[in-house]
Amino acid sequence: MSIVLGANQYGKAEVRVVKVTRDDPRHEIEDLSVTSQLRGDFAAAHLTGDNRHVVPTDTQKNTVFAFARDGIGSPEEFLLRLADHFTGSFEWVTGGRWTAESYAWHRIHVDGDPHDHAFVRVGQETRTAVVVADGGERHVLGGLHGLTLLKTTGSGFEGYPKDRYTTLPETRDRILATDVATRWRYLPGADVDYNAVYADVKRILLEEFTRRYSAALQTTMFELGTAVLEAHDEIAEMRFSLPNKHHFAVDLAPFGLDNPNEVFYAADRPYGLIEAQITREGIDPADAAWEGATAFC
Ligand SMILES: O=c1[nH]c(=O)c2[nH]c(=O)[nH]c2[nH]1
Repeated sequence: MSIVLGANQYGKAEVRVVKVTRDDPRHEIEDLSVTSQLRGDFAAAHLTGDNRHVVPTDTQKNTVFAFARDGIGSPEEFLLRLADHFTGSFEWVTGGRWTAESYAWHRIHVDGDPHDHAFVRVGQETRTAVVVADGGERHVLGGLHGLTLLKTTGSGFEGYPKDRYTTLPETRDRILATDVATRWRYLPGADVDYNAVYADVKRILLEEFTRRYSAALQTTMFELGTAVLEAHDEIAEMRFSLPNKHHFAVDLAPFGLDNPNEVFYAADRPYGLIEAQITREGIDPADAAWEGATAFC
């Protein structure tokens, strides 16, 4: 029996880079956590300890900081620059996977005016980006996680099969809450203003969540994906991973009180986990773009 090396990649994870643009007194800040992973011919290092192909992870980290000196622009463009650099500089590096989380800062307002150089971290959601290089191909994913949404009514769950283990009561009036985690894949070659698309996708997710009665989180998830794909031709597909953050009405009868859906126990676990790919008919599934993404997205 012989033992062989399978797929491999390596690099530096979670390089925290903060870029301040200070061309004038009104500073700009960009705050990213970047992971760089190279793919290619690294067999000798794994098999014999020959490091001649191993671009150090330390060098990959330094490259992130050096490239930040020219500005970041959008996480997607920054990762594309890194992909082109590593695949263009070392002929045995045939591809890789570069990912970023980006953290938003808003200017602090003082007496109603935005401050030039003082910021407050915006805790709402974390933006994500992925670039996968596979030979000459470039796959770009945008995304976000931790966008917590809740509506206090306009949601129910009925009509499901019942067996001897079913205790869940049917309802047409429940709290619907989730932490949206989603990624979307840009059509290859599309000319994209990544920052503008990100802002618009987030707007659509928020607005669409409110629009209709939700018969199930599955229905709402499909509506979110449909709305984004209908508005953005440059997006090929969306993937979602949505926890159903259950809020259970507490029985207050032992205390002589009614509870007309006003007092809830917010359970943190277990939670329903609702996931799907929402795609355009007939498009190339581009599996390479998603390889290495945890779970659904
Ligand atoms: O929106 C829901 N989808 C489900 O699949 C499900 N299952 C469950 O117990 N409650 C819910 N709610």
